[in-house]
Amino acid sequence: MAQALKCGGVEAMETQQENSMSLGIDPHKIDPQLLQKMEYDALVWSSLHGLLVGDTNSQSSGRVPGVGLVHAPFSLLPMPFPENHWKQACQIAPIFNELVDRVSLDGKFLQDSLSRTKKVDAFTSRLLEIHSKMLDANKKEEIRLGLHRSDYMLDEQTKLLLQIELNTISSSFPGLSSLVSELHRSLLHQYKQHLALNPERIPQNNSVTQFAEALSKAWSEYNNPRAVVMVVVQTEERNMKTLSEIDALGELLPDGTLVVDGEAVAVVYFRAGYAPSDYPSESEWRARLLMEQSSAIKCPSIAYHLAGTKKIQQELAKPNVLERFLENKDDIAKVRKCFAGLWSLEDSNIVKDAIEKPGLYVMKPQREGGGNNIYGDDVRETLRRMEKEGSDEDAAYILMQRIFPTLSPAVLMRQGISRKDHVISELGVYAAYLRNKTKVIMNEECGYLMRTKVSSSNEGGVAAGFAVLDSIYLV
Ligand SMILES: Nc1ncnc2c1ncn2[C@@H]1O[C@H](COP(=O)(O)OP(=O)(O)O)[C@@H](O)[C@H]1O
Ligand SMILES: N[C@H](CCC(=O)N[C@@H](CS)C(=O)NCCC(=O)O)C(=O)O
Ligand SMILES: [Mg+2]
Repeated sequence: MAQALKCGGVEAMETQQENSMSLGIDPHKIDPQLLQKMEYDALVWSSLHGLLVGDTNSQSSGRVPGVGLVHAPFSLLPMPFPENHWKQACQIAPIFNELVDRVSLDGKFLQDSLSRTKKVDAFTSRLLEIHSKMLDANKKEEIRLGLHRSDYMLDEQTKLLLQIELNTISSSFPGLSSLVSELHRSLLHQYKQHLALNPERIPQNNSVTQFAEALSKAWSEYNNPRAVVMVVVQTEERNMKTLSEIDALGELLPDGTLVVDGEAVAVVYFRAGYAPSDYPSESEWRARLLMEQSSAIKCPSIAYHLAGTKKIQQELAKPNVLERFLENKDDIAKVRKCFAGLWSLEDSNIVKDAIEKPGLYVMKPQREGGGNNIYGDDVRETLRRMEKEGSDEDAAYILMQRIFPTLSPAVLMRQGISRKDHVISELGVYAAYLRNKTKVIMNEECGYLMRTKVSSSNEGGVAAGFAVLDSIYLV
């Protein structure tokens, strides 16, 4: 009798399957007629179940609801993923939530860690300015909401699950990721005679429901039934607000209530505001400051936002730093176990090694949203240029060990066209944290996002057009 396994709320049925990194079938070797039928059924399923995104080829996309849509890019079959690594990623999710919360409360750590970056990176400097204004005003965020996604790659050589980054702002795709898991379960059911794969090996993925529940619980904690949840988005969206609209329509009442367009705001959920391009003028910065000064629950607060920067990721990897924020020795060990090599550019030995072997490193600015990293020979060129110029620009970057996951065969669907390729994947685990003063109301893993990209592509990023949405098949 199969025994249900609990993993942070995930039900995975235990079977005697050996622990390999393969589905047991090669998607490239499926009979062409059968493959074509599966692809067709997957596209129909996507259309009927809302696995859709705006079609950049259509003028009306993003302007008129329901017009100019296309299926989200997806992998036809789920990616095999070792169950023990899946459990590890689920179980450290609440620990990372607690870590972000503790780091966010240490204003000095945030300011000191980013002090050199502040001098050379105008965007991070503006964020720090807002943060220091809050410190000067002794502003307390008594109710704190984090909707995070911790991204990992499984290093082929060491078999270590290594964290790529921890997103604390605008963690994308909780909605679509749930749908991809359902699509794959549906396909495995429909084609069980041909594939002989067990749909139950695809973990339940309730990311959108759990994130919605966290937002609703935060709204309840704010305890004003007339107040709204406001979603901050990039331009050309409706029913939500852009930063410039908030500047124009927002005001702060004497008791700290944020009122936008005449409505009190309980929760501000940022799905923008993480990139310099979101702040084309002083208006957007005024809006960010206004929200930060208010009693509205920011998701994220400026401190949570800063706690998710790559520089902080690198500082936390330094010896004895985690011990400043976490007490439990097991928790510290679990977190440290998933840290890849992370260094500042002040580490001259590492810079020298990166110039000699640039392919073993990724160089990262303090940016989010994909497409910003430096790879391969460009790492060498950039480091050499900085050395020659002797500027402080190096403080804007971190160096990270490049992780090499196993290559797998996959069939990728984009714009209705299928493409066979060899791919690598990146598992993101969503997690929600809600705290009111000393009471932790939510601290749980909330499903996952599996992104799969052709192995030749350096960057990931579905929105950036490099990766497709995927799910996992526990092996
Ligand atoms: N250490 C690494 N090893 C291999 N690939 C990496 C590494 N760091 C980042 N990447 C690739 O670059 C992409 C973007 O990097 P990330 O740190 O997630 O920046 P962003 O915040 O812009 O998403 C990742 O999705 C992954 O595909
Ligand atoms: N349009 C904005 C996009 C927001 C965004 O890029 N978020 C980053 C973390 S900051 C992210 O999660 N990137 C992984 C998803 C990908 O692969 O494209 C939104 O959806 O709010
Ligand atoms: Mg990322």
